[in-house]
Amino acid sequence: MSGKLASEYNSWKKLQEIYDTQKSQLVLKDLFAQDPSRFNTFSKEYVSPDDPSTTFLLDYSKNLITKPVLETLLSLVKEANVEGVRDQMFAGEHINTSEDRAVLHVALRNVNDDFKIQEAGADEVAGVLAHIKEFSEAVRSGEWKGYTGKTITSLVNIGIGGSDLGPVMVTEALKQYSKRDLAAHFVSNIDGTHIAETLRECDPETTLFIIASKTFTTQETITNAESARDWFLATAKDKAHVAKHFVALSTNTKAVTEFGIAKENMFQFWDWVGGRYSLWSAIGLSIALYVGYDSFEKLLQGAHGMDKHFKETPIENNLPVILAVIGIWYNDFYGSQTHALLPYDQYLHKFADYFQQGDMESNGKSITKGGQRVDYQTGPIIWGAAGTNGQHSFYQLVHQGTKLIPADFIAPATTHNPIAHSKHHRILLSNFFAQPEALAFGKTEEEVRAELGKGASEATVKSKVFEGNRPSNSIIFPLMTPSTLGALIALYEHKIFVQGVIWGINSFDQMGVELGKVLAKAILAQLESPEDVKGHDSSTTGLIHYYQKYRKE
Ligand SMILES: O=P(O)(O)OC[C@H]1O[C@@H](O)[C@@H](O)[C@@H](O)[C@@H]1O
Repeated sequence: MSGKLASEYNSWKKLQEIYDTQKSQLVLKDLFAQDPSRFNTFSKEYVSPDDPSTTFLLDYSKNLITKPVLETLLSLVKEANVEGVRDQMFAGEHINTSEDRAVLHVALRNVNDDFKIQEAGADEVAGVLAHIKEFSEAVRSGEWKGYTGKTITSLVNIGIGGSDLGPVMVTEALKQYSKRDLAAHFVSNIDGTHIAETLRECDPETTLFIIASKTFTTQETITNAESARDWFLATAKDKAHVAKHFVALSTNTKAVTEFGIAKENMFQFWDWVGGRYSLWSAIGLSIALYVGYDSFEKLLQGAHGMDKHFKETPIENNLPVILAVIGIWYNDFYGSQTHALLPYDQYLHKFADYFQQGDMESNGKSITKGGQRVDYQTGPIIWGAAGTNGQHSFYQLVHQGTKLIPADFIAPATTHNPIAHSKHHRILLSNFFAQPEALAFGKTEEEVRAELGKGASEATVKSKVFEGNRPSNSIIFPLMTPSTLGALIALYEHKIFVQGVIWGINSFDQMGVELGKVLAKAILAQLESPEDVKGHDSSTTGLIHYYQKYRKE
């Protein structure tokens, strides 16, 4: 950390100057016309250093950049000492300064021991992985039995935030690798509807509950877990049976034991695993159970390859760095407020949801590590949807609205479901190729006029013009596999890291989630009767009073 605001860097000032003076020249149509090798210049193929079959192409040529712009963006990386902080992270230094913690999700997937990490607990990773392997294999093979001797057929992961979103996203993405005889359910919301509807699909004799909570104090998770235990015991009766149906993923041994889960059914992790970076840890147990340990291991290997790439590749060829600085260009100079993640892969339909937490909880900060208020924008709003669905809903705004929305298009070249001789997939991909092209190059007034002929009104002509010059990245990979998914997730994790370092913020705490929790606790104690409702503004008081008119119990 340099202790400076990003806006104080010389390269930041230079970028502002470039933006102010050259913005009108940064027109994709012209840039492509001027340079026939633009695609070669601004695209890179990633090949995992560990496994050549884990590969993808990143095309960033449809961005509003030139070589000098990119060079200046990269000099920002140097000035902010991103490489130094990166190396501190890999070495286990406590870069999460507000909580005085290391940030070591890379240690969870350090499969070949390539990184020498000293932090306490890093030497226990292999043991926990062995525990996950043993347990997941016992459940999947049917060796692990429920209290009446039946095989487990339903998993219910109870967790929220980082203890839910990663497993949800990955189990969806790798569905093709599941045995299909084990159903995976995820309960996160405190709304009783979530657990009630889930339990309707489960049988207490064949259900395994995975209570996933780093702290094991999260109100939603503990309340849901208690209700799940009540539901289970209503049939099983004997508390001794809990051991066959409840396991815990946590750093808090004491709270887990108090809940009644046996120590041998607890899968440990460590305070240096951030919730939103925890799918690689014991939090990934539901993934290993659902897709098998081998696939889980490949996911880790895929991420590890990207870790090595990030750690060892010079910044001009470093893919997370490139994505990060391009994002900063739009976020901080073009004034883009959002960034869309648009996977053309149904298996990735939770990808944007996952990185809403990954990115927004990491970089949604306005105070630097040194305690200063930033005078620039930090983390973007992340959103998106899978496949062509978005085209029939929000793409109108992306193409012709008043906002500049940088987007990442992500797609597999081949599909696990080549039905109708891959006809579906070809149509899907034709859209994946067409959308970035349409966004970048648009449609001119002349083209519209030629198309409509003389009789068309001016308003109709104008409404059919696509201004174009809307930027995007495209990522294409051979097939959605565990290792490719691992690499893609790690790519975005490190992108978020680089941006956080440049903005000077701590990407690894989440103070902003606390205030609402505290207020909710105070209000919970006041819900009984109108006389109890004290200390609020008139709006909050009015809302609670309205609720009290209808509350039943
Ligand atoms: O895993 P636990 O401790 O239940 O936390 C679950 C989630 O809680 C939220 O408040 C956030 O802090 C998230 O980062 C975290 O993933």
